[in-house]
Amino acid sequence: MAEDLWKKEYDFAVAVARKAGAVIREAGEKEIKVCTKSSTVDLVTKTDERVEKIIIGSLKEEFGEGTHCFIGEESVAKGEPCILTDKPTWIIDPVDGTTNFVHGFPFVAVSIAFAVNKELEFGVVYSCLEDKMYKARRGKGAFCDDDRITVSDVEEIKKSIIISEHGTDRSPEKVKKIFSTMQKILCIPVHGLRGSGTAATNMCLVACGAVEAFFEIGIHCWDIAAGAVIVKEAGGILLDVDGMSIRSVNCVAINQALCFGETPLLKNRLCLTIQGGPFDLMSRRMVSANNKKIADRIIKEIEIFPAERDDAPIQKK
Ligand SMILES: O=P(O)(O)O[C@@H]1[C@H](O)[C@@H](O)[C@H](O)[C@@H](O)[C@@H]1O
Ligand SMILES: [Mg+2]
Repeated sequence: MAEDLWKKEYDFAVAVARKAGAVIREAGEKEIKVCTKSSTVDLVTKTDERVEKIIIGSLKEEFGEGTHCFIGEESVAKGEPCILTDKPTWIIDPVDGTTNFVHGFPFVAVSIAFAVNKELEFGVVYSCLEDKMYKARRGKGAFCDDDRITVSDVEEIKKSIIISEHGTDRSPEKVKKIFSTMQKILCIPVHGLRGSGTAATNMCLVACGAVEAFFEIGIHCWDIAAGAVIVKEAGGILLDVDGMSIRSVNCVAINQALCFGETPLLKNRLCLTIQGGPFDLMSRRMVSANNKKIADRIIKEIEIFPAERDDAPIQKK
């Protein structure tokens, strides 16, 4: 019988995600709920680091030191490289929705993905305060616990709920673009805009059909790697918001744009439209949706701002 490749790693990832979720819940009970919120911010960093150490330690113990590579949010924050090679690689966000965790806002996820030859083989997202285990293996469907999940069949944008996040950056120029995008999408109009506070959970909500699309600029590979497999295996689509295509060329407008920079008037005359490109795990931009029609419609409204790629060379300080 053909070997069920990576089944052992997948099953172990589900078990480790559940173990990590229990540690997060316990930290919430013992360290956060008993304190005033203002005194718990530092604890969060310790919890994130502690949970990532438990996950990576368990994986190394089970599969051996040096067998696999690791990209973990906390490890990268400490200077570990964030480069996806052909080697079997775990991509881990130990506590997605860290800010939620501090505030006791009930969406906190453990996100564990596994890639080989730069292809995502499986993803596990454990929403640990809801006790919901979302999981998917490449080519084998997506599940929430033992139930098969599929994306919504809604095609009309006006019947859609779109989910997104404003991230942690509060620089005025980024906040302006983020909220201008959200305003344009809301006023298409759509049925509603939501945000759970964790990208991994948002993508699982796309996968189970609760919302039609999730997008975010500035997101990291560890936030979305597992959710990407789950959305795709639930029948959804993943795109990068990769830039402009000029629908019709207006030479005068191009010259003016080159001289004066792009203005709203010029943008219309230049008929610039943003197109979706192939999903790029490291690009810091992503749209996940139930179908291309919905994805393309919201991509048109997204105002991109620069975000350094996750796999950009580490600048020597
Ligand atoms: O709250 P944290 O975890 O620090 O950051 C959040 C999540 O990591 C991410 O998934 C979400 O999409 C992002 O906007 C938010 O900052
Ligand atoms: Mg995260």
